Amino acid sequence: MSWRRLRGAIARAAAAMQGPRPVVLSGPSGAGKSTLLKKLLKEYEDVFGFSVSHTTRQPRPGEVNGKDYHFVTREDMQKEIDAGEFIEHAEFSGNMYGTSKGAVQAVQARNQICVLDIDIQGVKNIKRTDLNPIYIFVQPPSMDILEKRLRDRKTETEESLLKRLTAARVDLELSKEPGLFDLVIINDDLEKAYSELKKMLLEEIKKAEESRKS
Ligand SMILES: Nc1nc2c(ncn2[C@@H]2O[C@H](COP(=O)(O)OP(=O)(O)O)[C@@H](O)[C@H]2O)c(=O)[nH]1
Ligand SMILES: Nc1ncnc2c1ncn2[C@@H]1O[C@H](COP(=O)(O)OP(=O)(O)O)[C@@H](O)[C@H]1O
Repeated sequence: MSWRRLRGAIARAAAAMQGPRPVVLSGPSGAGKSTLLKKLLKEYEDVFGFSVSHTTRQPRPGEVNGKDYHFVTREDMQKEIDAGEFIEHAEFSGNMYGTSKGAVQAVQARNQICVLDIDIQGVKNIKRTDLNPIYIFVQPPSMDILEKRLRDRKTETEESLLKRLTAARVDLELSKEPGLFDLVIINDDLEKAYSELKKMLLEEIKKAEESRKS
């Protein structure tokens, strides 16, 4: 065996021994992150676990406290941040969002692969930690389609919708930074986007299923 092939084999063996990596989904509001995540969590409910973030925004109809988010006041969230309880936090569209250490630990305690849905500031902050996730950017096919999907979702006021579209333009530019994301999925046809996501996560799914058997 050549040195190159041997090195490759060693790297693959080392990666396999390390166990599955967490997964970060990022992308503009309305790109389809939650839709893709829900499909993944439904198909692989034992394999993946969602990192439940904290937010100061109001719950939407149907959202459940402790499941979709931990809905908190700015004051309470700031206290927990000051106490060092958060891995990362960011201000998005006039509200605070953040991943607590407890959110990630809760998923890891269930022996599941932790999936985080965070904005691009969160991505940059997670890069400074030792979480070592796979970074995936979900991109809408165009700004016009993004706007239509956000309007049709009927969750936003005109003001918050405009803020999200402005943030989306910035995020689409920032996402072009080389090496920031391991994969960019263009969410045009949902089934195609979902199969790209699954293909990227196949190795991690296999590792998780193997470790469950043993
Ligand atoms: N940095 C960071 N961003 C988050 C977190 N949780 C959610 N977000 C991001 O906050 C943004 C707004 O989320 P949300 O209000 O649920 O709106 P939606 O993405 O349009 O459904 C999205 O880009 C999320 O990815 C978090 O814990 N940390
Ligand atoms: N591929 C798609 N084609 C058409 N509509 C979609 C597609 N993906 C998501 N949507 C719809 O677009 C809206 C925004 O998706 P959502 O998952 O809430 O985005 P995000 O979590 O990124 O903010 C939702 O109403 C969702 O049903």
